[in-house]
Amino acid sequence: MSQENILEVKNLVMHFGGIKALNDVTFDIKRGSVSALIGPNGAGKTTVFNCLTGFYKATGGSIMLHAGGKSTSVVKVLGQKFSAADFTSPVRLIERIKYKMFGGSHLVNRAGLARTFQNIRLFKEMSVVENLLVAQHMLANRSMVSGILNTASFKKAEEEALQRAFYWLEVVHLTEFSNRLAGELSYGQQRRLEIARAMCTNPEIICLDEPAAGLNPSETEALASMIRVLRDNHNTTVLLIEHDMGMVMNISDYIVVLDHGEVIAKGGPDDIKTNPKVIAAYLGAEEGEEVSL
Ligand SMILES: Nc1ncnc2c1ncn2[C@@H]1O[C@H](COP(=O)(O)OP(=O)(O)OP(=O)(O)O)[C@@H](O)[C@H]1O
Repeated sequence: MSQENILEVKNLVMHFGGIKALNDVTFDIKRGSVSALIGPNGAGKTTVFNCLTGFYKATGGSIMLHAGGKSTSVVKVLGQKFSAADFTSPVRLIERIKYKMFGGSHLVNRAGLARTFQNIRLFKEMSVVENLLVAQHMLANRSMVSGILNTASFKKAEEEALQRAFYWLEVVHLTEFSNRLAGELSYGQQRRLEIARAMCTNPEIICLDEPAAGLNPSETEALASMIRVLRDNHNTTVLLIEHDMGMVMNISDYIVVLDHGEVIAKGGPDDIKTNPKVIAAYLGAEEGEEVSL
């Protein structure tokens, strides 16, 4: 797809009762970039991620994902409320009912966007490779009937899922741990497994929520290299939330800064580092804390 932006977020608003978590958030993410969403604690970063990935239905605004050769409205596939205009067009009404009944974050994933979470969410009692196979159940042909009959297409889908799992295990350097329980891996290895699991769903963009949290400096450096590999060798756009400013400035092509639910700056690392609004937001966030951008 030739469209320059893989993601276009316009006037995004998210309210939780009286809390205005996001107010008029607008930004674009370029295809093939590593981009970061930063800001002090409570700025609204995870809320943006939850809206992008379909875990929250935004209160207002639009999110367009241009992947897999088509454009997907994330807000629409989650199932919007009915409006008067729906009843003027049968096609529109049927589509609205379809998304109301069968819509959800799985459709955002199918449209080409995958994510990891701030708190690791692996199946810790399952093996490493099983975690990757479970992630692919939406892609593979695994209907009950084809499974019982063990059809050729079912076997082929199983084989492909296994090949894909081992392919990504190699990329994240976990092949030798494939039969270990996920819960037995070190924290850094579990974070890498989460990335492999997300990549097994063949996304064009992956959203990483604080991937370096809890990692030591050498693990953080290895993670940064892996993120570059995703961008450079696998044509994957990466959008991350990260508090490790060294890593953010080191790997990002583009940075969006949020504060109190609003975008206060956008640009390359050099612009962001010296932006007075950004420095003030970080200094104001933790009084007395040293800030180095
Ligand atoms: N499910 C929710 N219900 C109510 N309020 C919420 C919910 N999720 C987020 N908020 C509020 O929205 C605001 C933004 O929170 P969010 O977690 O998005 O910030 P953040 O930038 O990701 O913070 P951190 O860096 O600490 O993870 C906060 O005031 C938070 O309390």
